[in-house]
Amino acid sequence: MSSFNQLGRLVNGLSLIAREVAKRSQTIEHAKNGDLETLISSSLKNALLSATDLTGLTKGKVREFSKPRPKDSVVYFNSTNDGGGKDVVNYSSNDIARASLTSDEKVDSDKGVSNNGQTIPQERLVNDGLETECESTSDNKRYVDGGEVVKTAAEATVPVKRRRPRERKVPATTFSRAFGFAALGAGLAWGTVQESAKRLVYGSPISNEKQSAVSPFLSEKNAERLALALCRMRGAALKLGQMLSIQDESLVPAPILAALDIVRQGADVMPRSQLNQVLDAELGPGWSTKLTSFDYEPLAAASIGQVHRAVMKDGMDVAMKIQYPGVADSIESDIENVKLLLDYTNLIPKGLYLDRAMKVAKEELSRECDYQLEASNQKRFRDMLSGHEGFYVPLVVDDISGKRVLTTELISGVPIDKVALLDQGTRNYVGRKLLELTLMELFVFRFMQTDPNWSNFLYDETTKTINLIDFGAARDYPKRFVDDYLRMVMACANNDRAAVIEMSQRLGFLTGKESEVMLEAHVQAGFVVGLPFSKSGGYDFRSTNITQSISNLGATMLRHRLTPPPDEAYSLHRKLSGAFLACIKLGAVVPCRELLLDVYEHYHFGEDEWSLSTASVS
Ligand SMILES: Nc1ncnc2c1ncn2[C@@H]1O[C@H](COP(=O)(O)OP(=O)(O)OP(=O)(O)O)[C@@H](O)[C@H]1O
Repeated sequence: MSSFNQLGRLVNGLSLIAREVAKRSQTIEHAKNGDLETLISSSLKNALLSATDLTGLTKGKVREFSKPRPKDSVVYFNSTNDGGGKDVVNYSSNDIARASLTSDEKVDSDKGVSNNGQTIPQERLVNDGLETECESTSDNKRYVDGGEVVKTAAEATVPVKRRRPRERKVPATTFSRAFGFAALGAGLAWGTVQESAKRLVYGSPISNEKQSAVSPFLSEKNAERLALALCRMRGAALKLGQMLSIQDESLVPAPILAALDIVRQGADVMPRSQLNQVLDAELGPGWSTKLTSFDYEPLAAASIGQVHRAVMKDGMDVAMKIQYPGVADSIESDIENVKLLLDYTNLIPKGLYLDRAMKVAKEELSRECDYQLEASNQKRFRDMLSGHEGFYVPLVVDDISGKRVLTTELISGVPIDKVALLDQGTRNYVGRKLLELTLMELFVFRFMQTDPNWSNFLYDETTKTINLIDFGAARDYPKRFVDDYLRMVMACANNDRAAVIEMSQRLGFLTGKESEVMLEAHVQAGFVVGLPFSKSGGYDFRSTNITQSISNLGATMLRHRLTPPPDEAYSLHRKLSGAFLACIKLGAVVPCRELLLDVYEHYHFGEDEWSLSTASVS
């Protein structure tokens, strides 16, 4: 790619900033009735803050920022205080002990398991930026607690880039968010120019046909810039990043995947003042009267909200998910800004029908920001799975929940990627359960949790149960769609070309006017996905190359596709590929065909929309 092109990109990136500044000027013009002075000063302040933040941030460097861990992370509420009680603070002996440690000791002492076995990534708040660590066996043992640890030598010494999240305010206005994206765009453009210059002097890296080696945009530094900016911005963009992060290297370039893995580990953390504002606004200033204690140090900082541990008056341990301010109102503009960034990178092939995908993503994200909807989805799942051994859905605490705060029973367990360190029998069991659940959600409940993030499945070794969380992205599928989809899956499993084509047309994947090249690629992709279901006796996900084959066929399909996939397919295929990737990650051997046949034999085709199939998955 010529230097002129790179320069063009830099100009484009800078023009993103200019566009936002221009947009803001119009807003100022229109703010005739408002307090103009405040608007201007706060906008300037925001712009200045964003600019300074993002200048450091888009450099992607590890900064020596040291913030002592707050001594009063757990706040205890006095039971006699009914008027809010947030001022009544006690410290536990544990806090006092931790407060006397040095900052480094705190990091080590915090790596561990909470009372109920939940891993608490409490190394946050101590340092900023990225650092490379080697995962040691002893470190991983904390995840397995009683289970057999099985690791290859390579796994034991793989250097893992970890990020220590910072406490940083979420950019909550549309402008500050748009400015953040614009600055990121400029940072990426600058990174691309630097990489191009480096390649001119030192030559390009060995290609191996990898996109990362071909495009100077996909440099490691740029990927890191992207990850750090996403962690700072949070919200819709981070969610999109997390969705991509569970993809396979053959689908997403390696440096981007590595950066997104950093994103998957968690976002920055809201400062206490911002957190209290959300809690007061959502639950009323007396929210603390329902609790015995609240831990201000989050269990997790996710894309849309952060999760805190609290104890209720009746003694129940709960997880309170508290939404970042502004993210719900910024979905539309966040997605538009991501699209602008993607457009200017020219990395997205035409056949991806980006506009359609973005439209679906906007709808999904708006649903995910509605915690009342998530609460009702969670209760539905709890009911549906109550008789099914091996799964548990935590209780929803309505009393301390609202549109932007969701309180649920605290559960324990280790995420799927950590289960991959356990013995083969456990991995097979968890892989089987995950696939069983996926088939049951689609073909029995016709109601599916479509976010296959590995941390949404927490395996509890002591009870052999998969604890399920995060039901924001759950959706119903129409009976007619599910009928035809099951026929298509069977056709794929049975290598039935004609039926694959017929069902694909009925479902809207094909128009009927496709070229032979496209038809062949489509059918072959179907057969690849159907492979685990094609033979009885257990499919070994350790030796599969499903993702590589799909990736090769996908390139052809993107070139020759005549129609975008039906709306249902986006979330469904994300979930299905998530289930496969989880089995691959686990290296599980799963009797996929038997599980599918069991569903198929119990399935009732052509029933009315609302009646649930009586199929049972054993
Ligand atoms: N009930 C719970 N018990 C224990 N931990 C929980 C619970 N709910 C959430 N968590 C922790 O908080 C993290 C984020 O929660 P959740 O996935 O519900 O949030 P989210 O905003 O939807 O996140 P994501 O961006 O991953 O989709 C989980 O991965 C888990 O570590």
